[in-house]
Amino acid sequence: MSTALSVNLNAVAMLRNRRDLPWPSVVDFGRIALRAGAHGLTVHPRPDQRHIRFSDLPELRALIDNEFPAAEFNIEGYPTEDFLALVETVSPEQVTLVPDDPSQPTSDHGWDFAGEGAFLTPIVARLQAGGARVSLFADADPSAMKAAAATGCDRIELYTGPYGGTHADPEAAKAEIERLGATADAALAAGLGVNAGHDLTVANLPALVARIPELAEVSIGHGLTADALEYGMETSVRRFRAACGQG
Ligand SMILES: CC(=O)[C@@H](O)[C@H](O)COP(=O)(O)O
Ligand SMILES: NCC(=O)COP(=O)(O)O
Repeated sequence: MSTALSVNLNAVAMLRNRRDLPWPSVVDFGRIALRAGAHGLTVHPRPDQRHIRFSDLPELRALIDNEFPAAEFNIEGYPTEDFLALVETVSPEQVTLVPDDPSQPTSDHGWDFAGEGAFLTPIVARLQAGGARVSLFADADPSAMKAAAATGCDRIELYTGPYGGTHADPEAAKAEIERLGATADAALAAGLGVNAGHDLTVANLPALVARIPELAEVSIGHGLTADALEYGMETSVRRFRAACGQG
């Protein structure tokens, strides 16, 4: 089984929002990602719309429906009533629920399944009744996976931020991989599928996928967008030099 890649467009949207201009366009970058073979697109709209705007969602839905009908739309966020209503207007194939406070700069922890299971269970059922697969953001903690499964969710998404943070420390990276791997083992044993995301890169993905061969999907935004800038910069400088009239 190979791991599907869902490209998170939050970083593209954040760049767009620096100006009152329509570029870079999240729809155009979504199209490039899907044309290049990405399995799906991920967005994580936050209440302040600092990157993905609510108006982006129907446009991305239309992109998938009209041009890439086999692709999946994954919407992530904290399940307020506003978020759930927004999600229900665009019928994503997957919803990933994340326990984010609106003031958080980015996601930095998973659900407390023992404490918040009763809150999550009816929300999971409501989203599934609408046709979505539901994934819950989870810390690396094998002992929490039975409680995660008790919510009725389909998958967990392993929070890989602490693993991403070990990029300069191979021993710490090994320890994080083992914690993530043990959590994936427990999730699979509890009947759940396993996704992963946060601070994944070309450099740190291979070891994760090797430890968790059943990993169904990774969603990647920040590292992939940084990579795209690095590997696209040379071509862009040449294009702009040509526009300046240089030979
Ligand atoms: C749940 C998760 O790890 C990602 O959705 C991440 O939170 C992206 O959000 P930002 O782009 O706002 O950092
Ligand atoms: N679910 C994680 C995600 O969508 C992207 O996280 P990141 O690659 O931007 O850190």
